[in-house]
Amino acid sequence: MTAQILDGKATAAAIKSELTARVEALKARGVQPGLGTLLVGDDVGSQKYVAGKHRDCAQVGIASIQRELPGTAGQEEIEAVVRELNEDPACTGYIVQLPLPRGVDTNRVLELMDPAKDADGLHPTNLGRLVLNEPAPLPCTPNGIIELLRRHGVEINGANVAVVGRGITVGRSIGLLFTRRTENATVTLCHTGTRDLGARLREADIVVAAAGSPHLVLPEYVRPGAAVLDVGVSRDATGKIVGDVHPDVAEVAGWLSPNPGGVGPMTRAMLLANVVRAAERTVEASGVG
Ligand SMILES: Nc1nc2c(c(=O)[nH]1)N[C@@H](CN(C=O)c1ccc(C(=O)N[C@@H](CCC(=O)O)C(=O)O)cc1)CN2
Repeated sequence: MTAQILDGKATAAAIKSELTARVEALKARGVQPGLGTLLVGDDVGSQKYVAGKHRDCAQVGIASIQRELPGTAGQEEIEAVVRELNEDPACTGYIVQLPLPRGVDTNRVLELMDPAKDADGLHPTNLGRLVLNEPAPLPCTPNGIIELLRRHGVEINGANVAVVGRGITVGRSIGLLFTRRTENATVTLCHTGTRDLGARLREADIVVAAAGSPHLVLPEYVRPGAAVLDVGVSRDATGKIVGDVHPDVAEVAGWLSPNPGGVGPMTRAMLLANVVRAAERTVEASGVG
């Protein structure tokens, strides 16, 4: 068997063209969505991701607000920029690029954000709303994964999902999305403390590998026909991306997201979707136009 490709690049392009139309409609009602980013330090990967987010904004008509601080910036300096973005009316939503430098209290920074401007869906209030099944911006990578599966016709209803990794941006929240009544899946969250990872993964119809551990998911861990999403990003000595999924998994899986070209572009598309949705909510709440 050779897996069918879960093409994140093409799917994100389709979503971006849908969003372009929604941004046009907002502009016609006098509302200009604007995405802010705060990047701290000079990590090349983070710089690349933030640049990509602003390129996407230009494509769909969202305004860009870019803030950068050196890696030596302390908690106070970072929090001052967060307060500034909270107050800036041109910035309708924003993100703080993660990870923040060592020594910075990330949770304190995230908690200081205005939840109404949280474009990443990572503010505790918004994660709480997700738990309570209330409307909230959804975490971008988890939402992108579900959208990618949905748009490729992969059955989620009733599926056994195994997630590997318990990080802030994916593993911690993805189970909340997969277990909503609309998705109706059963989720096992695996991590470095999981005994016999292979046994857990072999039970899964859908595997989400987000551990950041190169080629952790081996072909013998995958049930034939399963959908496998490769989220982890490590780099080899030449700087090339190495995912969490061993290349031979393509011979066993029914569906496979490439890395690059899979979940990454979907993460960016879902960020834009959160910004557009937040602006639409403002219009609906105020009855503008
Ligand atoms: N505040 C946040 N920080 C981080 C998040 C996040 O969702 N919010 N996720 C990751 C990084 N990330 C988004 O910020 C991200 C990662 C990868 C991509 C992407 O499009 N990757 C390309 C490959 C790019 C390359 O060649 O390096 C792909 O997969 O095709 C976009 C966004 C951690 N931080």
